[in-house]
Amino acid sequence: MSDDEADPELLALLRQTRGLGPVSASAPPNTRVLETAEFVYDNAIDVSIVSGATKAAAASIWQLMRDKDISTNTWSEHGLHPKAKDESTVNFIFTMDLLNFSFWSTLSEDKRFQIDYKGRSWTGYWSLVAILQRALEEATDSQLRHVFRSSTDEEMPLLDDRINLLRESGAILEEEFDGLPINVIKQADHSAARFVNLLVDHFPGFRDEHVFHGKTVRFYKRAQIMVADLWAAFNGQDFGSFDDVQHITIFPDYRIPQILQSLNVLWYSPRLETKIKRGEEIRSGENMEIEVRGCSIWAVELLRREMVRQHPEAKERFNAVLIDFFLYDFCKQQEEQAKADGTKDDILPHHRTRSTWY
Ligand SMILES: Nc1nc2c(c(CN[C@H]3C=C[C@H](O)[C@@H]3O)cn2[C@@H]2O[C@H](COP(=O)(O)O)[C@@H](O)[C@H]2O)c(=O)[nH]1
Repeated sequence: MSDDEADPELLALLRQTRGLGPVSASAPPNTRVLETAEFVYDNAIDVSIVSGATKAAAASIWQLMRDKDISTNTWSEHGLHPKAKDESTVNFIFTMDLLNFSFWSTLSEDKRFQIDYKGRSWTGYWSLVAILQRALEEATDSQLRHVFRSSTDEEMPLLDDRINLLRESGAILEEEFDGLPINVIKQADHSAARFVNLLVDHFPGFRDEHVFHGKTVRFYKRAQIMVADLWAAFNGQDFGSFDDVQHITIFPDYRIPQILQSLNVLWYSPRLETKIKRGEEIRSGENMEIEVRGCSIWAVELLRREMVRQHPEAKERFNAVLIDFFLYDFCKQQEEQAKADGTKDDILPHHRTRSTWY
């Protein structure tokens, strides 16, 4: 049967699943990240998911998240995150998630890139948040490198890429959205998936796509974390109001795989584990890296389904975004704890891929 004889709805669905052209109004927007994750998992050889540990993790994570009463409020409770429920926070989050990648360092704690702000030193993700808070105080462009300055000899990783991204994305924002991030939100019309697709379609800096076994795989980590940060910062209201936020997956970076592996939810092949243990870099886009990222997404989807099977109320209460936020913070606490009690060498470090994608 040729296309023009096919039922229009079926044709639209076929076009949508093939990621081609406009879809019919009835088909909900789709980022195709979750189908990517299952494909990567089905074709992975260096990473697999351990079902027993996943069931156990689902039970313990449910308990911990319920005891800590994890919710969207958690986001604003972090000292450095902006509190205002207005456009200034949208602009902050847009800029932050444009640059929210690759903070890891091979240097010791006292030598790694860090930011002095409000009387204390910030590293990793929080160094970026501190920089942006500081930038708002020291606004002029010419001080941009000065604002991003490190208090050690190591400058911020991929600093030139970050400044280029600011310039490139600022120009696109100007041309296509009147310079206002809230216009991207308005065009998304309360769909998280459409918001992600808008960012990916208009801003190359968010197009976190790769080729794996001849197929395009989509992770969209920073586009997804942006819609999640907006949703959490605004408690699902106003600029954070999205009807399909359950469509968003975890954000495959270098922290979620690390915590999933330490919970034995992810299994790494001996050759992959050895590479990570030795601190050898894994190139962005190579199979091992794609497998670590894709299997992390799929593992948390299976863990979330198991959590809901064990506790039906989890379906409404804890989506992949809140599980992700919890896992990230849990990973950081575990790392701080390990540093404090000298057991840092007992946990496998995160994998090292230098990339603007995460
Ligand atoms: N999957 C996931 N990745 C996250 C975050 C966050 C922070 N989100 C805050 C907002 C709400 C939560 O409660 C968090 O407190 C940063 N990252 C990523 O990790 C890396 C930085 O790591 P390190 O160098 O150790 O700081 C880097 O790729 C960064 O993009 C998250 O939540 N989920």
